[in-house]
Parts: sequence; structure tokens; C-alpha cells
Amino acid sequence: MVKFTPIWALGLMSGTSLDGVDGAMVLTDGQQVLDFGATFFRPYSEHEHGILRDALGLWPDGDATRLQLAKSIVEQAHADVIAHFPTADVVGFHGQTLAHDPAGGRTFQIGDGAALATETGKKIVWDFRNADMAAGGEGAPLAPFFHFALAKQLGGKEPIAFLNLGGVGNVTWIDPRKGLPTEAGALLAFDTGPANAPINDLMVARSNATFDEDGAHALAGRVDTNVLETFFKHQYFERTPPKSLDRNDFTQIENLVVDLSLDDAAATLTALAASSAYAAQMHFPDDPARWLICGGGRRNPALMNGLRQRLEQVAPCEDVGFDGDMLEAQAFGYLAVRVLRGLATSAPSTTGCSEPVCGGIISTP
Ligand SMILES: Nc1ncnc2c1ncn2[C@@H]1O[C@H](COP(=O)(O)OP(=O)(O)OP(=O)(O)O)[C@@H](O)[C@H]1O
Ligand SMILES: CC(=O)N[C@H]1[C@@H]2OC[C@@H](O2)[C@@H](O)[C@@H]1O[C@H](C)C(=O)O
Repeated sequence: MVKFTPIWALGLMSGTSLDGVDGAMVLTDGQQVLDFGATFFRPYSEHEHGILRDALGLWPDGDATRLQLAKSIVEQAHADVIAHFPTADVVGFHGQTLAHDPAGGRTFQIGDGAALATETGKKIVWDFRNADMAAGGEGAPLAPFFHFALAKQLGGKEPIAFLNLGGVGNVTWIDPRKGLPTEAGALLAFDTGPANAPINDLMVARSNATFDEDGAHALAGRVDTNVLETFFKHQYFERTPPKSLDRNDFTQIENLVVDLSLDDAAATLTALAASSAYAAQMHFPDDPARWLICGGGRRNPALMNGLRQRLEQVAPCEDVGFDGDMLEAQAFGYLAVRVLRGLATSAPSTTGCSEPVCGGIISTP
């Protein structure tokens, strides 16, 4: 392995739930993760959230006014976060995904990294997904190489899985006995299905809340097993990975629960999210010895109960010392350093690209 000097990278992530921008520092040489640093969360105001929500689904040739509004909110919010980290050597800027269509070979993250470099005076690595798509990949998920580094750090000898429960769920299966993430059999990664997005959409449509806090509604409701059965007829679950989703790929689920009470609908959508993770397992080479859960869904006891009923050895990633709110942001800091060093950020087993890809644009101030 070539030796690189470790640097502090700031990773920035604005996820599909549109709640705000996560920023997290990670010390890395692009291979090992040597330390974690400070973190910061900059929420979107209700007004900003509304504008971003309104822009979801737009492509670059969409309504220019809505796009411009969303773009300036995303860039300003990220500049605010960068200002909290004057010591960052480089910034990994994911941007905000507005639309993702892997079958059509296109993905769209809003936010101009070159403009951000000029504004903040920092070296910015951005546009992580397009090179992977150009090489025939899904463009997502991209956190798996970071998950691999974390699994190596844990030092276990058995396969483990990281499950991220954001708006959409994504999983990385890892064999930590392999030396490199690009090695055959080291990784398998893909989006599992809907996670929090349908639950949030239900709450927005039927209550004054934006999410089912602590799974209160789901815990009070009953799961409709007929809906579960209908849902799992969707061809996505059978499809061989790698595969990825757009946040809005499963919006028709709302129709499946329209006749249920709010509590029963929440219970059913929460069970769908848990069952999607279970369905993922059939694609793994081996059952993992442990499932480490990250993302906001790990705070939902109904969802965690659902996972524990279906899977062995489920634990929030805090149990092994990781920060489940910041893992995705840290991942993009880590990937930024890999891009600086010319190392791969995705592989055939993580996105379906034809060969390992080093994806990302480097913009200097
Ligand atoms: N206490 C809680 N109870 C229930 N659900 C919660 C709780 N805290 C967070 N969540 C859920 O987690 C979501 C946020 O998760 P997260 O921040 O991981 O999403 P994201 O990073 O935007 O999404 P993605 O990973 O898909 O890009 C919230 O919208 C909510 O649905
Ligand atoms: C296109 C896009 O932005 N996808 C996100 C989204 O949010 C979760 C899931 O869908 C995952 O595929 C990805 O994010 C994570 C950070 C990833 O690329 O690993």
C-alpha cells in the first residue's frame, strides 16, 4: 500500500430528508480512518425546507427559478458549515440530490463546488456521482468504501453490515478479511428500499408533524400484513444488486395505506422499512455476524424493534463508537481525500460500474 500523509477532511452531507447539512471532520490518508473530529449540524429553516422540497425531482433543465432558489439555499447553508471548520485541509461536498435515475444514467446534485471554493477559500471535492455513472454504475451508494475502512478499524474477522436508515435505506455488506475495498468479495452494497421517507410523507400529509417522533404512532398501531405482501411484490427487491433508488421511487406506497388509521399506516410503513432490510439479506454472500445501524431511523424504536424481530445482532453504530448521525458526512470527507490521492471511490460490487472509479471534481479557491 502506498503511504500518504493523513489530513483533516471536512465531509458535508445534505440528505434526502432535507433536514439540514451535516458537517464532520475526519483524519485520514484516504485509506485508514485515523481519527474523528468536530461535527456541526446546520438545520434548514422551515422556509428553506419548503423550497428544497418543492425542487425535488427537478433536473438541470427544469424550472430555472425554483432551481436557482434551491441552489442558493444549498450553497449558503454549506458555506455556513464550512465557516465552522477553519482548519479543514479539504472539503468533501456532496450537495443535495434533487433527482436520481440510474436506469437513465443520470443523477443530479445541486450546489456548485467551484463557487463554494471561491467563496470559502477551501479546496473542495464535489460531483462524486457522475463519473461512476459514466462508467456504467448506479452513482450510489458511495459510503461503502468508508464503511470498509471502518470495518477494518474494528478489526473483526466475520462479515458485518452497515445499514443506513435515512429517507432511503442503504446497506453495505463487508468482508473485513479482505485487504482492499476493490478486492473481489470485499463488499456488496445497494439501496435496500424506502426507509424514513414514506413515514415522513405520511406524517406531513396527515398530521402537523414532519416525522413519527420516537415511533410513537407506529408503536400504537397494527401492521397490515396484506399491505406488506403487496408491497414486496415490487420487482426492486428481487433485483440482483448493485442497485439504487430515487427518494420518490416508492411514493405509490402512500396509496397502499390510505385506508388505514394514522397509527396503523405508520406501523405498516415502519414494518416495510424493516422488512426491506431483511429482504436485502437474501442477496448477501453470507449472513453478517452483526448489523450496525446508522442514520436517523436508528432513533425510531418501532423501526429498531422491527429490525431486531427480523435480523440477528442489530445495534446502533454507537455501540462500537461511531456517530450514527455523522457517518455519511464523514464518508464524503474520506472520499474527498481518496479523490485527492487518485484512489477509487466505487467498484463493480458497490455501484455496478464496469471497473473501479475515482469519482469527483477538485476545485481550488
Ligand atoms: N427520534 C426519532 N424518531 C423517529 N424518527 C426519527 C427520529 N430522529 C430521526 N428520525 C428519522 O430520521 C430522519 C433523518 O434521517 P437522516 O438524517 O439519516 O436522513 P438523511 O441523511 O437526510 O437521508 P439519506 O441518508 O436518505 O440521504 C428523519 O426525517 C426522521 O424520519
Ligand atoms: C442519489 C443519492 O443521493 N442517493 C443517496 C440516498 O440516500 C441514501 C441512499 O439514497 C444512498 O444511495 C445515497 O446516499 C448515501 C450517502 C451514499 O451514497 O452512500
